[in-house]
Amino acid sequence: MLYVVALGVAAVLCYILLARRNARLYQLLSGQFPGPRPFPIVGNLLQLGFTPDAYLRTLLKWFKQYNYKNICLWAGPLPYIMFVENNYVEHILSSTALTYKYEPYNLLYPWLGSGLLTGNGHQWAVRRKLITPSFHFRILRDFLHIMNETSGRFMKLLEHESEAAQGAAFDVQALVNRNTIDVICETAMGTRVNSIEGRPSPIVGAIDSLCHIISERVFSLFKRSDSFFKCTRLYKQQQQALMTLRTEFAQIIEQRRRLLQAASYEAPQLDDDLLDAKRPKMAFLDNLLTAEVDGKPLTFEEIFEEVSTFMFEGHDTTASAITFAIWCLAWSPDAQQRAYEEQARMYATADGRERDPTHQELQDMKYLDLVIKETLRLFPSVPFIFRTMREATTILDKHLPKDTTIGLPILAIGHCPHSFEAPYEFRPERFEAAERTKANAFDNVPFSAGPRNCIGQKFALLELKVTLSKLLRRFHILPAPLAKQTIAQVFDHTYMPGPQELRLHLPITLKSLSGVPVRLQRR
Ligand code: HEM
Repeated sequence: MLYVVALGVAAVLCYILLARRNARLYQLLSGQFPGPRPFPIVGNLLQLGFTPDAYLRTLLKWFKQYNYKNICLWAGPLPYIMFVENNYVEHILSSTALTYKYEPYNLLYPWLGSGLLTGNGHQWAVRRKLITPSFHFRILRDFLHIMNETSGRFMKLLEHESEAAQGAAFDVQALVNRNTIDVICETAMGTRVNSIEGRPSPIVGAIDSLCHIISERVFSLFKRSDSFFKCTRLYKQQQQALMTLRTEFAQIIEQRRRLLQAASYEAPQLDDDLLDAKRPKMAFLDNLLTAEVDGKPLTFEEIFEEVSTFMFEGHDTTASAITFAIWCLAWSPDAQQRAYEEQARMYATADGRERDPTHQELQDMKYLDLVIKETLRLFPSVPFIFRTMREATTILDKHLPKDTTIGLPILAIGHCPHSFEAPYEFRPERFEAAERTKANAFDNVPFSAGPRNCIGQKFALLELKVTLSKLLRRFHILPAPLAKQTIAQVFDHTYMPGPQELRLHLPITLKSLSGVPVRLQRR
């Protein structure tokens, strides 16, 4: 009995302390940042809605309602300051001091540990230096081989699906994911999983499961807490998925280590001719296996974290970008025609439609570049990023207490009507050089910028261009017949999507809950 009373008193005391702390914090922040009024304990979580697509729509409503000014939102007792205004975005992303990540990346720790995406401090800087050579131009050329081969298989899959659909619309989102999974498994680990051919892979299943679990936790007041989460069935699923990945990766790492040690195989040097057909293709894993930090090789744990980071960050993001580019092209026939004409000019010979693009040709696809930029402005694969202030910090004229989490809503930044005229029109031409000189470099940051920018940007752009180039040459991309939704309606919180229309949500990266249906017609 005494025990219960003591527990009750402790709970009341904790509540009073938390409420007082929050009242002080609220006073300090609400004076500087507008935003929807939070409720005690739950903050703004209940106002966000109760379905994954409602969360995103409500967030977008708030950015519009506050005229794309910086705002403060409360995830339970935690304030999130969302910086949308250009000069603040520039200040934060350019800073070498504001690079620390904690909330909500901590949800990824059990999986990605201190890998490059989630790591911090000295360890992050050492790893970034170590991994940067993996994206050297010559290695990307080697990866281009893999991307070309994979996209060829992907085109066959699309042909098969469009024939099976007999002119009706079908969902490309899940299919594109199979393409990018195959690319990342082979480039990151040197392993073919043949997901395009529909072969079930334990690795793919485990990654899917982990992405799903993390997205369930992000907006849940209770599941975010580790103690509560550990009592749920999701935790068991997470442990199982992690165990699968560890077992599978351990085998792959061992095989690769043996291959590297074999007399016939020399560890890849950047000066080698990497296109030598006899040599096994360079994988990102090879760099990790041959690397040393302070004279010691990386441990299994360190290699596991980095390979996991690349497997996750390197396929989900590109899948989202390719999928939404296909959707945008379907709904923008003029842009599609210009993009096709560029391809037709470059591949005018008889074998042109099927031929693999070379690295130089990909660099020359200037209009396709604009299409990709415009797609990522409207549908950034990573719609929100965050930083945590390790000490009281002043950002231009804003004063933030220690431990504040700040968010950069890449999605809202790219939709801002103060930066982009008619932001909900798909106009690749707006990124042509002459137009851009007027605009600020930080008004569209799909790959982030500054010291913690996306290390895989060039890799991603190669993959996007290879896939879209082949797709444009082979197919007319047409919208789903029942869909009537405009881009503005995709992002409008009052619009209820109908059949074959997009219902965006945020399972970490941007996706559509209802799939992304389009029609493909052979050219
Ligand atoms: C269209 C595709 C992609 C987009 C839009 C994208 C976007 C981003 C963004 C916005 C960040 C910053 C994240 C943050 O600050 O929390 C980031 C970081 C990162 N990206 Fe990408 N990414 C893409 C593709 C890739 C690919 C293909 C890879 C690897 C093969 C990759 C690996 C990484 C890594 C490791 C980081 C962390 C870098 C660091 O903090 O040092 N990304 N990416």
